[in-house]
Amino acid sequence: MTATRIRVGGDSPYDVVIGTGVPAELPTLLKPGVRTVAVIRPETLPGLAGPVAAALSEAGYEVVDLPVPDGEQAKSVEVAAGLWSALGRHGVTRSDAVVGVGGGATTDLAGFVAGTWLRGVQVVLVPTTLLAMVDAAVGGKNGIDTPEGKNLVGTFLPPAGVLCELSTLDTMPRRDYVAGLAEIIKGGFIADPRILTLIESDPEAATRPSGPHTRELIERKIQVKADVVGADLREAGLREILNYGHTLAHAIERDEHYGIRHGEAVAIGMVYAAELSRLSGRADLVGRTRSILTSVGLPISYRADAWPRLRDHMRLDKKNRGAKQRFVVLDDLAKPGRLEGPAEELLEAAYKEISA
Ligand SMILES: NC(=O)c1ccc[n+]([C@@H]2O[C@H](COP(=O)([O-])OP(=O)(O)OC[C@H]3O[C@@H](n4cnc5c(N)ncnc54)[C@H](O)[C@@H]3O)[C@@H](O)[C@H]2O)c1
Ligand SMILES: O=C(O)C(=O)C[C@@H](O)[C@H](O)[C@H](O)COP(=O)(O)O
Ligand SMILES: [Zn+2]
Repeated sequence: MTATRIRVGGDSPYDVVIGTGVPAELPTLLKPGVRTVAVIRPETLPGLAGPVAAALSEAGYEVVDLPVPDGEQAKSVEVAAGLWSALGRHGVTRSDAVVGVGGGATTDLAGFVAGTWLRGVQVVLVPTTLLAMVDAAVGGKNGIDTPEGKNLVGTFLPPAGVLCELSTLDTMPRRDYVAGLAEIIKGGFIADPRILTLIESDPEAATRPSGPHTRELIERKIQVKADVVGADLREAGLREILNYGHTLAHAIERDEHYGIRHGEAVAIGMVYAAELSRLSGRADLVGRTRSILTSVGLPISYRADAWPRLRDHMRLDKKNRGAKQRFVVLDDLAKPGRLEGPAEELLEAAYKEISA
């Protein structure tokens, strides 16, 4: 099947290439003058890192292999500092490149290290999970976690390109694949309701990489993200809509010490955001939200006793301005709005609706 290219606009436009056999295109994405390419990939992940390194070596680049811990534990200042040292030891200069191969945690880390090394070197991302293809690797937002919370340190660095090798999805554990569906469903609620109807038509098929609508779902969600970040890379306003469900989600991830999948936390966070929308007199999409998430096996509730801690964690959300807590809500389907400075009673009432 031929590759699809989705253009992400803005000051530094780039392509997201979706298909099979796409790692071969990697050398064509690098700007002229590159000598060394540092490949950051999870140490435990077999698969794509090999073909990526091979494609680079065959094209004549010096490849530096930089394995990192798997998953969210890699998004730490200690791991980033280890990578900065390695880039220094290998003499990676401003005309060289970083390539990140892996799930969203790895692409976030690779983007952050590329964005901070020498104040920014080019990065190409090769996402290997559904979530990273449809969300994390696209859009130039990267980051690491600190003890105070999720993604609190990071940069905006548009990649030079993103390569989505669809065959790599076949090896994904089901739980991680389904977690990626949460971000696709988010895209349906904030911008593209056709995503919702495709999933609702056959939820079981949506949980399989071989499902009849998989490619359309992936391309539609990437298009949603491309449209938004192409217009507002640095989250001056519009880009906040991509954070739908994330205010509570990030608090839950921290509460779970990152033992819950990001997509699972986003699923619960979307039910909370839907409740906030309903209880503040906006759209009532609670039933549809619960139903579509449940149909693919995503969680929709969280522990009642966690509220005081979650409330506290949400105070460090990046959308807040001073003491004013801000949420993305839905004025209507595909019409996101903002809830600014909500009463504490409203926040707690919405949580009561989703707690178990
Ligand atoms: N920067 C952004 O815009 C953005 C957007 C969404 C999410 N994120 C971040 O992305 C991260 C979540 O990403 P994720 O869900 O990909 O998690 P992840 O990176 O932790 O990967 C999940 C698991 O899947 C494994 N894996 C990866 N590819 C595989 C494959 N092809 N086959 C088998 N196993 C594979 C990984 O090794 C890992 O154990 C979070 O840190 C989240 O904050 C960032
Ligand atoms: O790209 C964005 O912007 C998003 O908000 C997408 C989210 O899915 C993603 O999880 C992002 O990393 C959250 O960003 P943050 O600024 O809230 O840390
Ligand atoms: Zn997310």
